Amino acid sequence: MNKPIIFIITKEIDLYHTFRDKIHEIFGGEVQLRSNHFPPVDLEEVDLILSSGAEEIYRDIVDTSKVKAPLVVANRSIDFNKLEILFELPVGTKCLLVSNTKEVVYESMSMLERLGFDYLDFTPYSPDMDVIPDVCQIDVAVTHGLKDLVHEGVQRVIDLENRSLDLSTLFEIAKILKQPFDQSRHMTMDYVKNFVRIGRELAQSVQNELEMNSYLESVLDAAQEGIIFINADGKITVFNEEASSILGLDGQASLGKNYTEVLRDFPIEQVMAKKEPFPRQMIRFQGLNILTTMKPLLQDGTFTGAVLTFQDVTYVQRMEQEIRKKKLDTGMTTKYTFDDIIGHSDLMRETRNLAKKLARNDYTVLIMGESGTGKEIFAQAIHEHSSRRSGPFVAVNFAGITQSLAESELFGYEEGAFTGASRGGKAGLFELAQNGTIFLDEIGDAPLKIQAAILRVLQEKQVMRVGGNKMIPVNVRVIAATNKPLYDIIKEGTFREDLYYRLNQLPLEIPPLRNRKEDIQDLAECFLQKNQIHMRFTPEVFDRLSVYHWPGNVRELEGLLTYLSVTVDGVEPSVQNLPRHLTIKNENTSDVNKVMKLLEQAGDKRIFKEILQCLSLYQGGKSGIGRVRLKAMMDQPITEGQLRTKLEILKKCECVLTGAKKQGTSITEFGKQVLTQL
Ligand SMILES: Nc1ncnc2c1ncn2[C@@H]1O[C@H](COP(=O)(O)OP(=O)(O)OP(=O)(O)O)[C@@H](O)[C@H]1O
Repeated sequence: MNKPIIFIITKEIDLYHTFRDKIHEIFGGEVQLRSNHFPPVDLEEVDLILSSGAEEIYRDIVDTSKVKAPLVVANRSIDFNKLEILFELPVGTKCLLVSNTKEVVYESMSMLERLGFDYLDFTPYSPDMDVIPDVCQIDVAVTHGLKDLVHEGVQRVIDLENRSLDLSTLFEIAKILKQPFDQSRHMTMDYVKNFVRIGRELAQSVQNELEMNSYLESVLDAAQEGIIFINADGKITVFNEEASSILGLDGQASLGKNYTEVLRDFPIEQVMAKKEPFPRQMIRFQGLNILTTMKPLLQDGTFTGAVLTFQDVTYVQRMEQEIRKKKLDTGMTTKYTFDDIIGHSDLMRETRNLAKKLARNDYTVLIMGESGTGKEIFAQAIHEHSSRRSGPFVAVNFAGITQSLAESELFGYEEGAFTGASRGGKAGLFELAQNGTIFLDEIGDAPLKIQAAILRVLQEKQVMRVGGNKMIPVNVRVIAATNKPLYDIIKEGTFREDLYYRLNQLPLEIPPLRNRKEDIQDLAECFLQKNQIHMRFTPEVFDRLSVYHWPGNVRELEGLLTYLSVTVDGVEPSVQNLPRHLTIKNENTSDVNKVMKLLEQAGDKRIFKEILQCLSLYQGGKSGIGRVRLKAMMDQPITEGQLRTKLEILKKCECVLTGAKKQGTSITEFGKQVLTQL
């Protein structure tokens, strides 16, 4: 018996292939196939016509008068594997459904809607329709194997591929051709299998979502901040444990309630109405100080609610204390802020203001000033005033440090780098100062090799431990200090010029105490108070202190106060209680102005001037000049006795030196300074 012939009519050849494959799968080699895509076809011999569309389609393609065979219009199934892509589209996605005829596209649309995709917004399109859709309004085009018909402007295309023949059509073909339909059981199984798989996947994804939700819940509950989420309708949907504990409210009971019922004191309205963030601010909630931030949440530009995060400020303060304590434990902390830097003189005010400006950025600061002027406390205050304040402040002093010690201290070392190196190696000070500030004190004393290494760190922002082979990135601000004029030591060849320029990005000069004598009283009072020393100074004592030249600056002043607190009985030290160098030796000498005043009080200034002039003229000689000779050199009349007295005064003021025996009198450097003012 001849095998029955099926004539398959489709518009596209691809669809013919889809049908052909299905028929072969079901009927194997028991049927023969013909196609309108492979003419000629002898219609007389055809046993069944299978058309992909309604009669009109097939009438266009074949001469119906010659057709005797029965016609089956294919019902088309859908491939569930392909449908999964549609599950990913969000609700309301605008889909252009594209097919080759109006009938097919409407039929596809109705099938997709029946399958449950009615939450997608479908616009049907086929070339035989009059209306051309506006592709700007379309998110995605969906088609069954007809990608070529999709408009160019559509960004995304989902091809569900050609729909194959459904079970009822295959069954009808089997019936007409009297073919056994053994595969039907397998096919139904396949359909059911697909449903089972999709169902299982859905269950799994629900399970995943549940797991994810519970995971997120634990994360939110572990957070150290109160977190509340309010949806677009104003309902509270998240209320973490910390929020409950800070606000003293039952979080679970608050869920689902409107925020106006629960969180009256929070200015949430602003975020909900204006959909604008509410910057970090302190608010009062039932007697608590709450630091809060509120932000609107937008998903694909749609407002979905607001999230509130907040902290009880007492907690924040506690944290800050903890950090401070930790820093204290490691010794990497600061004691001083700008408020602790005493002195209301103009010079000090200017210096403090400048230092505050320098603190605000990350450039290297070079602090210059005599010993004891307060360079280190300025460095600490700059750190405390900078954005690095919660990071460490690590100080290293180069005075008298050897090269190898400086190297291992600054950069650390790896285990076994040298004899005596600790097991496991050791981090260097640059590493320890990570995210903070390193203070390189007395940088002028740093050995040359260390200077080169510091320059490298400043440029490359990474260090290598001694004996190590990998670079460690460091984020550290450098503040260096020196009491030596670096430029002089550059000339001597003991300081690198390139390092000087690298350090000197922001120079800061701390004035010596002798140039800001107004600060002495402030400093003295502050020091006495800090050390609970009950002592007050008479104007005479202050007078003495203000003419002294303070080579040791504030440190020397502190030392003096300690000395007086130990040696003086009673609370009011007199001038006699001051150490000798403050009274006798330097009496009124170091301050030119003071000496000028003194000379004025001691008689005619012009005589002092002429004496000093004569002495300076005679300066060329090896020894001093005798009184007789000096008197002879002078134009102004003066007795020997008067000259002796004047010389005594000048000597007390350290303007002249007189030899013990017969060396005569000579002018001092200070005397020359005084002479310029006379
Ligand atoms: N303006 C100030 N207010 C309060 N205390 C000060 C002030 N200036 C200096 N001191 C005190 O003087 C002492 C010396 O200060 P500091 O160590 O900062 O000086 P320094 O310039 O770094 O000295 P050196 O160059 O010797 O290292 C410290 O005890 C500091 O507290």
